[in-house]
Amino acid sequence: MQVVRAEEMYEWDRKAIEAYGREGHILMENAGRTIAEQVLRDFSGEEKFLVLIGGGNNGGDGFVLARILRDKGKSVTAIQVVPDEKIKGDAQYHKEIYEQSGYVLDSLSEEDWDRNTVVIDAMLGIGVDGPLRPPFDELVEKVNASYLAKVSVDIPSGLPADEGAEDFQAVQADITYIVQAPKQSLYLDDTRGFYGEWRILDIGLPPAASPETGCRVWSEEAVRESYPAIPASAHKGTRGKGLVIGGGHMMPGALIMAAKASIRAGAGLTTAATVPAIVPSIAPSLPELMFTGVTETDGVITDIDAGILGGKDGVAVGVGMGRDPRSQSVVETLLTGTEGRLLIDADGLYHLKDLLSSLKEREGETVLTPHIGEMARLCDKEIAEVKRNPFSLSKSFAREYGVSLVLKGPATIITTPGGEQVVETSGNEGLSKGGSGDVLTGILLTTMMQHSSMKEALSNGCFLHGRTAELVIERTRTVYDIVPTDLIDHLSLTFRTME
Ligand SMILES: NC(=O)C1=CN([C@@H]2O[C@H](COP(=O)(O)OP(=O)(O)OC[C@H]3O[C@@H](n4cnc5c(N)ncnc54)[C@H](O)[C@@H]3O)[C@@H](O)[C@H]2O)[C@@H](O)CC1
Ligand SMILES: [K+]
Repeated sequence: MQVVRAEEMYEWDRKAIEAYGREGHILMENAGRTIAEQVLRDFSGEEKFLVLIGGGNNGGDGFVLARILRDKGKSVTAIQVVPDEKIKGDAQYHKEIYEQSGYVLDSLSEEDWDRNTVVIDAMLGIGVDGPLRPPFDELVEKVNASYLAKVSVDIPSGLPADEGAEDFQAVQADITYIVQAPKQSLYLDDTRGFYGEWRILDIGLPPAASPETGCRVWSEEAVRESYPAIPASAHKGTRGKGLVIGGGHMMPGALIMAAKASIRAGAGLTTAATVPAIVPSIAPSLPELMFTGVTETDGVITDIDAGILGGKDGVAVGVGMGRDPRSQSVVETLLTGTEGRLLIDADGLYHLKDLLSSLKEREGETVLTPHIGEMARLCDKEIAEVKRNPFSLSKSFAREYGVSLVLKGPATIITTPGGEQVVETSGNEGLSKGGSGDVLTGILLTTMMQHSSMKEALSNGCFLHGRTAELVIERTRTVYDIVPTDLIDHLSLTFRTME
């Protein structure tokens, strides 16, 4: 499924009408009807609906919805919140059908907020532009202050569809019925909460008319289709020989988690390059792991011998490495001395900041896995700005430096060097703990060695991580007490669903 910006949604709509012979008022009928049917399924009791209808096509959906709810014998108070002259085109067409059906439009009174149980917000859709003008500013406030269940049509009124919005006032919906395709704002930290629960409803826009947005949502189905099966002829040498570099003497845990996750995710052979002092503490609990030395001073990794990189199918650097400036040379050696797939995470990203120009020259495929704070530092932006514009900032960064980027968060955005994007949304708030990123790094090290497409490797790896968190919480833990090592121990829960 594609993630769309408002402009792309309009293009889909326009093409459906102009090239595929779907009349606009038919699309509106389909949208209103599909949403009405879902409303009837979700609110099947004695609800009393207050429908607020705006002046654009979102309001047009509202006229259809109000008519269908009335046809079904529901109690409906329908309010057109703008003057008659604002209602035009397809919305006017459906307003006339509503009225010809013998249904009336009411005037909003204070009692409506007490008498009804559900408010349906069909005031503003993806056409919202700038700060809310009267009467919408006041109505949005009233909706939010009311005790009614709040249902938004397509998007909570006032909320922009696209990333980048700074100041907005919007309905805080309990449920949003999204028309046809998710909009970018569904995946941003500052806007996703306004949608409440949400459902994406197919209103029948022809798929062939859909715009190529270059951004899609990853799904379980995509995972099943693209996760490579293990051939019967497989042996340890064909399942990926990976190297994890990190774990200075103060942070061995990060290295342990990454290495263990890589092993459990199915790597053929995993080697850790770390300071020798921590090896005795790791080795007994991880017998599958091999070790190789590094150059160190006072427990800080100061360099690696490029010889250890030979024959490796993938290298991950940064977990628990520390930010001592003397470690920067490790990242430098990797950027210039390796040609294979290289993943840079955590403290590796910290050191990378001064080495970005060598990144441009690197010939092998490079993956960076920043969280939002690390991304802000990498691209010299404020955290708030990255949060507002994760899609465009990721795209320009990935293109400029020729890297694959995994911008981690509740909705992880994966961007290819060519600018193609995937949104991966599995997981839960239990993942917001130190160590989750290290586990992800280990999983991604394995998936990137086992998939030929880097995009699929990263999307599937993120899924494996997030879906396991969901399944662990269904079975044993809760979002409070789940810890990153639980994910490693339960990867089989997700692998089983893929069989
Ligand atoms: N494929 C599609 O694009 C489809 C879209 N449909 C619906 O149409 C909606 C988009 O319709 P429109 O383009 O008419 O846009 P809207 O319904 O969002 O309304 C735009 C109207 O709101 C007013 N407005 C914009 N910003 C405002 C502000 N800040 N303060 C006060 N008034 C403001 C404008 O004057 C304009 O009249 C979608 O959200 C969806 O609900 C469906 O009917 C069918 C298919
Ligand atoms: K709306």
